[in-house]
Amino acid sequence: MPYDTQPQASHFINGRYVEDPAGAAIDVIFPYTGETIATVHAGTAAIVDQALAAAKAAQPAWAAMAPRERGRILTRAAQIMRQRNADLSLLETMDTGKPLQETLVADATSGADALEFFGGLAGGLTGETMQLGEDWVYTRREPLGVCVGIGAWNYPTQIACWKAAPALACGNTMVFKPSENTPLCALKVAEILTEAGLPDGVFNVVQGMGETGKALIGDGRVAKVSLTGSVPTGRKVYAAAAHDLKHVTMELGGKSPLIVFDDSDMENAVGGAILGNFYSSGQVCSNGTRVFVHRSIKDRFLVRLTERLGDAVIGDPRDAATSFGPMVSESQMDIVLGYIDKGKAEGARLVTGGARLDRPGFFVAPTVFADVTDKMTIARDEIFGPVMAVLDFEDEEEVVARANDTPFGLSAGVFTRDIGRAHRVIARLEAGTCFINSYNDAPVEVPFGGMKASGVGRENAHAALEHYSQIKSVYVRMGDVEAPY
Ligand SMILES: NC(=O)C1=CN([C@@H]2O[C@H](COP(=O)(O)OP(=O)(O)OC[C@H]3O[C@@H](n4cnc5c(N)ncnc54)[C@H](O)[C@@H]3O)[C@@H](O)[C@H]2O)C=CC1
Repeated sequence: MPYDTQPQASHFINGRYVEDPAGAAIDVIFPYTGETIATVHAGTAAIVDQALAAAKAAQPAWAAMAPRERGRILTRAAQIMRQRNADLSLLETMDTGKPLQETLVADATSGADALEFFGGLAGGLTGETMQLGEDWVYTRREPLGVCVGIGAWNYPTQIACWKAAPALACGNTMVFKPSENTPLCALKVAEILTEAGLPDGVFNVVQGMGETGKALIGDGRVAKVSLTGSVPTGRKVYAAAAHDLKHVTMELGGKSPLIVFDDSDMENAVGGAILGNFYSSGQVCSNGTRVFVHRSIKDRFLVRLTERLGDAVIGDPRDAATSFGPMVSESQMDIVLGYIDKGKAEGARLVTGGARLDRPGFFVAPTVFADVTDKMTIARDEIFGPVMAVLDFEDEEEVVARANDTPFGLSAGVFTRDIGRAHRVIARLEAGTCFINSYNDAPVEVPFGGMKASGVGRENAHAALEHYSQIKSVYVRMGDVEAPY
């Protein structure tokens, strides 16, 4: 039985659905038809207070629970999430417009992976001991307290779980605010965690826009903020968190380079460029949207790319055959179309696409520009849509310098059959999440995050535990204290 698109209520606080109709109404639009499929209300000051109070009250007992027991609850939630993957994926598709083909494998499944992974690690959270002569020191890995998670709209379930799983494993509690564009699936994550035995108040969901996010992060009860969003929002959130010296994780935007050398396997390189530009209609932070192709193979690359893009099945994202869906919203579509116009105006050569598709819904055709130069707007700004910029290069030294010439540093990819060159080039690229002969793989075992303006901290892997816990060191003197007086 698929889920209703209209949730029982807007927020999930202290183990139950909560409504406050005084909050501004937020319509949830199905991007394929433009229809309103649900309406939720933004969290009012009272809702924000209720959620933070619940998270604060629940935290000591949650932290005191045996870590293995905390982990067992997360693992149970992962199992429920997998059992309901079909329904969760359909809801995610309705919320985001992403094809079911994608949501079935990359959203609730990735969320379940994170819950399972950190559920498994919880029991192994340990400190260190050090012997210093007769004296010794031990360290305790302690939770931070109440964490606030703030999400973007491209991977709502995944983002909620990537933040909640390590936070909860470490003994923190969380208030999560989904993107106002995609508010539905985080509520399901909360429902499932509760069903799995999570104590009330440990994971709460509050809807709202930037203002609600601001109210959450400005509150003195909050110890840490983890944001997935754009760089401009990241600057504001980081600055607000700095006031009380709160911990932060910032997963922000990018304009990542994907370098295709002349000895690459052409089919794999084209496949990588497709995955790194058109998956989720290009709404992926780590996308390799500056595709540097060696001049000697550029024409062949563009021919093959265009042929393969012709095989994209564009249509109803609920249809299992569809491989390319609409943008999340009309406004995001308009932003992307604006960038396409800039590309044309600044003299890039349009190879394919370049317009809105003549059909209902927020569809932008898969678009490729060639002969793009480093200074063009489409080579500098994050577009967050299905727009690939192909740039030519001649040699390794030049392409490394140009690839690094950006304030962003989220991802980078290299295609080459020369394994020595692959490692050498990757070592010189200023990016946190890199790929050799592949693109955009994001298993939970691997640290994910950016360098430079693309972020602070890492999600997933053991690395995430460092960002949701703090170390207390305890010096133990075995002999007498020798004071000078
Ligand atoms: N590095 C990563 O892991 C990822 C990064 N992104 C980035 O996210 C962006 C697209 O997502 P959007 O939702 O448009 O980003 P956005 O930056 O507009 O919003 C992100 C979230 O922040 C909230 N927010 C906005 N202003 C705020 C404020 N002053 N205080 C607190 N919260 C505030 C929004 O309501 C939303 O929930 C892209 O730039 C993309 O690259 C997206 C996915 C993954």
